[in-house]
Amino acid sequence: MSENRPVLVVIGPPGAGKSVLGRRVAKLLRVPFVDTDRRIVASHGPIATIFAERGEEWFRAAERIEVARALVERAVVALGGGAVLDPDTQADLAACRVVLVTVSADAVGDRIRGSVRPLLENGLESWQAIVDARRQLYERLATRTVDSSERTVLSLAHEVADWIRREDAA
Ligand SMILES: Nc1ncnc2c1ncn2[C@@H]1O[C@H](COP(=O)(O)OP(=O)(O)O)[C@@H](O)[C@H]1O
Ligand SMILES: O=C(O)C1=C[C@@H](OP(=O)(O)O)[C@@H](O)[C@H](O)C1
Ligand SMILES: [Mg+2]
Repeated sequence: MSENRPVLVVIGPPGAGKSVLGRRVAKLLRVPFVDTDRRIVASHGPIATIFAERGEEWFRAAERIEVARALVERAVVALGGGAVLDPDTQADLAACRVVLVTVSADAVGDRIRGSVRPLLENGLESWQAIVDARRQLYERLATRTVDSSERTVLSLAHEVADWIRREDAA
């Protein structure tokens, strides 16, 4: 992996655990961590407000700008679940090491319940529809897949960090 590429990009459905896993892997590898959603919030305010006031299309355009910036940083980068819908992001990810985090509907229920998440207003039903629509895309872009349903963040993070260390030593 070249210097102007991420150490790792984390993709997957909302609530899979991309943000918490990415942060932990970055810590283990002692590299910076970037969460593109956090950068969008820092620049434009809460994501739910952006969706409500400017719409999804505006959000996706702002998201693409932050993703393009992040994908030339030597960091662990966690994307928002829908960032992979952008064709330019799909092309960029072809040159990156990408981990897909999956989660079962059973396990994600508790994680998304009560949180304000655009596109998930109908709870588990809308979550399942999003996952079904994106599954093939996620799988096509992933170098490796981990399932977070019955694993702690720490155990997943060690598995992913060990994989990266092994690859980079080879
Ligand atoms: N492996 C896991 N086990 C249990 N809870 C988890 C796990 N990974 C994430 N969570 C919880 O699920 C919620 C969503 O995690 P987050 O990292 O924000 O997901 P994403 O970025 O994929 O939407 C958080 O409350 C987080 O603490
Ligand atoms: O899947 C999606 O379309 C979205 C996922 C969210 O991020 P997380 O996947 O980190 O929850 C956030 O970017 C936005 O609410 C849209
Ligand atoms: Mg996230």
